[in-house]
Amino acid sequence: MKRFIQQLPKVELHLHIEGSLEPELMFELAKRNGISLPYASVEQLKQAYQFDSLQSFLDLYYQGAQVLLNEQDFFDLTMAYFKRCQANNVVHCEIMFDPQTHTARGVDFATVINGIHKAQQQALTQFNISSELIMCFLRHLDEADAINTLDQAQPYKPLIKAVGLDSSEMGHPPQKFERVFALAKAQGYRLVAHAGEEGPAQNIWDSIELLKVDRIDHGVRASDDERLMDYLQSQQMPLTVCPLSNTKLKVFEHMAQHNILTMLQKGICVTVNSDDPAYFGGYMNDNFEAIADALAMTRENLIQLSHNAVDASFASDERKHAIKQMILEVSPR
Ligand SMILES: Nc1ncnc2[nH]cnc12
Ligand SMILES: [Zn+2]
Repeated sequence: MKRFIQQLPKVELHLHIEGSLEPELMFELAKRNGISLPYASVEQLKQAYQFDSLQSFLDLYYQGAQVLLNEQDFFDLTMAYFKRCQANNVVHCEIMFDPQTHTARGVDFATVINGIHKAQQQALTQFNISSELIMCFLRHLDEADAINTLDQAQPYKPLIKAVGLDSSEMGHPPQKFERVFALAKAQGYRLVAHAGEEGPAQNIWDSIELLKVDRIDHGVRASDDERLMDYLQSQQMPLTVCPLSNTKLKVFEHMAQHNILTMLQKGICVTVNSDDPAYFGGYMNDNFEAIADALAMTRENLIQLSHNAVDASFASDERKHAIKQMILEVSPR
């Protein structure tokens, strides 16, 4: 199965670029930028990666992102992720970034997006990996801050496909961002939001009905609400599920308890993603392997997951068609 997973062409739709910052690169960038980290070594840092909730992870994630200062840093970070994509046979990805994490520290919006964009261009020519960018608003900050971020993005609109909503779900429901999502939609952005990761199924309903999202990020708590499960299936509303993230953050205690296969078998458009691979112990192939093993998935299940990700992606119809062909080549049906 490991070999089959490696060969299967994959599409990643839920990846925070700041969450792909490996400890080794974090130390290298800290040194380059004269920033001191509160850890003596890479090993000590890795030992700190033990989480009991989303918030316990987010605290370290925002701390780690502080080593990113210059355009070259964002380029190097993004290029390192694309190299992982190539090694994992990920042929298309949709990368989330959190501008507020950087602009709040005095790093220009332009520095962030230019570094990421240059890496996207290089990945396309060098590796034939296509990609889109999703700008996320931090939900623990207020609406005005999100609207200000949307304004700052205006000159870079052609480089950004969608806006999203991430950070602490508890206490920061979708309603808080109804107006900024309406503004973004009017400007032509596609919309996604984290919902039903730690928070209740109602957050999924509210993201769909109030924010009018095209996809739900995570969404695993949907299984608490049968009517919602039926709705997701009938509308083919995609869920970007992140298995290793869910077990690391104790959304599920063990992978054998994960509900992705149950949702797949119900005909819901679930997809597999790595979320923050540097923190959660694996990239795309690791996530596929973890669920394939724990849930005894078939090759057909895995192929369906890859097809779902193509369908749910914001790639052009032409690109979607090309990727579907690649999947058929390794898995004739
Ligand atoms: N899994 C996650 N949930 C919410 N916000 C995040 N930011 C980065 N990873 C996240
Ligand atoms: Zn996420």
